[in-house]
Amino acid sequence: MTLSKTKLPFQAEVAQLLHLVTHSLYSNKEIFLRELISNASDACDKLRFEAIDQPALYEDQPALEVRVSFDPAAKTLTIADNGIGLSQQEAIDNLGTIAKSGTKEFMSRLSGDQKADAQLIGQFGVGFYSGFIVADKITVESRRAGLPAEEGVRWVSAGAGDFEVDTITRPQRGTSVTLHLRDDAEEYLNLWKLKSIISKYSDHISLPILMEKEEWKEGEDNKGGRMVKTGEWEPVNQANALWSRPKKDITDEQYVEFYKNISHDFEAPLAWSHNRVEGNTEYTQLLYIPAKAPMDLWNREKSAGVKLYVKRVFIMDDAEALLPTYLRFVKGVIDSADLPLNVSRELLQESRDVKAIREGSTKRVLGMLEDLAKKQRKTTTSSGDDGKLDIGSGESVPAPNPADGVTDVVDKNADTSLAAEAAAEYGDESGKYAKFYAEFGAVLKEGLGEDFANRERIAKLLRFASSTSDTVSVSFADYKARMKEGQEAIYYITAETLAAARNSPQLEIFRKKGIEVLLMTDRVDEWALNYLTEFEGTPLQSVAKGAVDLGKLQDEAEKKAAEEAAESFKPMLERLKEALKDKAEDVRVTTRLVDSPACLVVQDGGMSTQLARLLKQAGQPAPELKPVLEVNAEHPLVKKLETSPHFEDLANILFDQALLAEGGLPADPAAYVRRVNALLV
Ligand SMILES: Nc1ncnc2c1ncn2[C@@H]1O[C@H](COP(=O)(O)OP(=O)(O)OP(=O)(O)O)[C@@H](O)[C@H]1O
Repeated sequence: MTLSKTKLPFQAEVAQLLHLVTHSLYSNKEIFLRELISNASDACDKLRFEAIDQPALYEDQPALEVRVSFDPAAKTLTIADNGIGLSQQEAIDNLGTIAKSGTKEFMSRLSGDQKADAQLIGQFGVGFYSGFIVADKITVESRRAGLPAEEGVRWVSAGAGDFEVDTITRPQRGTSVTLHLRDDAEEYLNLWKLKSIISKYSDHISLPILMEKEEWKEGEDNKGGRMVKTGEWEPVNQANALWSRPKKDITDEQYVEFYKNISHDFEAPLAWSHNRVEGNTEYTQLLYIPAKAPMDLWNREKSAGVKLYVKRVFIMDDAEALLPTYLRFVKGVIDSADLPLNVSRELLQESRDVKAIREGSTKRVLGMLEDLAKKQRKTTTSSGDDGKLDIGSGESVPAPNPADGVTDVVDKNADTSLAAEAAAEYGDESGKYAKFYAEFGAVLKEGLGEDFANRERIAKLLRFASSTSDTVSVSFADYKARMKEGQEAIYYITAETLAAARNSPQLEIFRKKGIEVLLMTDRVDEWALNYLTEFEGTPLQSVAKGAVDLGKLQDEAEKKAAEEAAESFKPMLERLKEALKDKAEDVRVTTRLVDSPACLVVQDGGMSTQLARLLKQAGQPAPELKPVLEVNAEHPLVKKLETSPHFEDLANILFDQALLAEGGLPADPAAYVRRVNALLV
């Protein structure tokens, strides 16, 4: 295809983003170089991958590299690669639009506050467009590998509303991005400056980044000397994949930089773990726990954060088979020594090696979290924690039981199980684990339903608010340690908000008796807890399900009084059942209420009204549930029923109020209002 010079508009979001990039990222402008080198390196990775099946794509240049050069006279800086290149159509598509999921939401969250926006943009990743932080014009020239020289493309834009594309002849494969620097960005026309930025941000890039050597030339006739280019290119980065280097040779800064590079996050990660695993399945893993949740965390289809390499060759981004979905927040790299280079996504799903990697990596991540939870205590008393987990000093960790093909490095790790116990033992108010939990706790809970093998470990990592603790810091183990004598269950309630949970009528008897109840307000709680019926031998019991059974916590006198009340209330119950037969499955007398006249419960094992409501809101089929109405026979309003001439109205009000108290809405709100008003006048 040949294209005559054409002007095209940017997608609206790009134009908006560009405006922001130039205004908000100014204080951190040098990141443009990291982004452009990272794109160049990705392009080389892509070529290497496509060339596995089509070696001809290498043409006569099998050595992949990135060259950075500058021209002080023209005030330009050029980043050139001999990677996969762009076809004309690809240049139009990729450099004029943003194809990322979550773009709309991202745009809508921008506030106009530069600092906050810079943070958001950092998380979103501006990639190529970051060039406009320092350039008032960018020229991209490219030819895709495999296409003839005449099908090159030139893309030019001043970063305003549009860009121009044109056909060029370009013998060399790959892409060169030339930045026409703004006057205030001339500092980048300096070899030392560029070298220092490259070693800061891009040392770990696995291909050589070359710059032209300069040397000092004395001036003639006593005139001052100057640096001149020699025509010889030399690598300015270490050019070996960071994860393949020995741990002892990698500094924390390098780990953090690598994270920022692969995640496009501005913030340092909370923790990382770097290991080489040997045994039946050999691989290197470098996994990070971010400090901040991305915007699309809730999308379970969102791309995973782990890149797959095979023997240092990049294979794919977002390799979802490498970690379970509930760990989709983890970023990092897994480099397998066993998988074939031409492995496809489908093949990954079935591979035994991948299964072993997935199990090993899952355990490693859980181990990191356990360590964070354990360290939580320590870090509140000591300072200077740098986020790095001490993961043992050995270079490589042998698999404990290679015979079963599953390499379990985590259990080899000296203090992992200790960590788990300590994590369960200590509550945490602040610090890294609390930070992690606030961002990702709800996602972690999905693991209860998704990862049966690790359910116990996940359960130990969970934290909740409770009727006696405002912060989300109570673990099941904390709860158990505080259980009353004679208490046989871990009690919890699910509700839409903390306030609704805390004030729920179902809690009254527990409060009266001083029994702690866990308050669960994440949407996922109800679903996740279906998969956790007990914690270390103690059953979990929803206080809004089934008849209240306080077991040994209820004394004989109370039991007797309750039975008598139920007996004498029987005729009234019959009348209530009749009046509410369309709404309530049953009506019974309860001992769980102290101050409220009535509440709704569901049958044991049934879906809670809260979950049914959530499903309905989400447009999913939910069974038509009829809850059980439980009444407090001691309450004046209930006592009044007996003699009231408005029995029918009162009965309905009782039911609808119980529904309101738990965050629901009467089926016929107008009828409810009418009934209340009739009683008020
Ligand atoms: N040097 C290059 N060679 C080939 N294609 C490139 C190059 N630079 C950019 N591209 C193409 O342009 C697209 C957009 O680049 P951009 O940096 O904006 O986003 P990205 O790299 O996809 O995302 P992110 O930077 O957030 O990882 C890339 O996906 C790639 O297809």
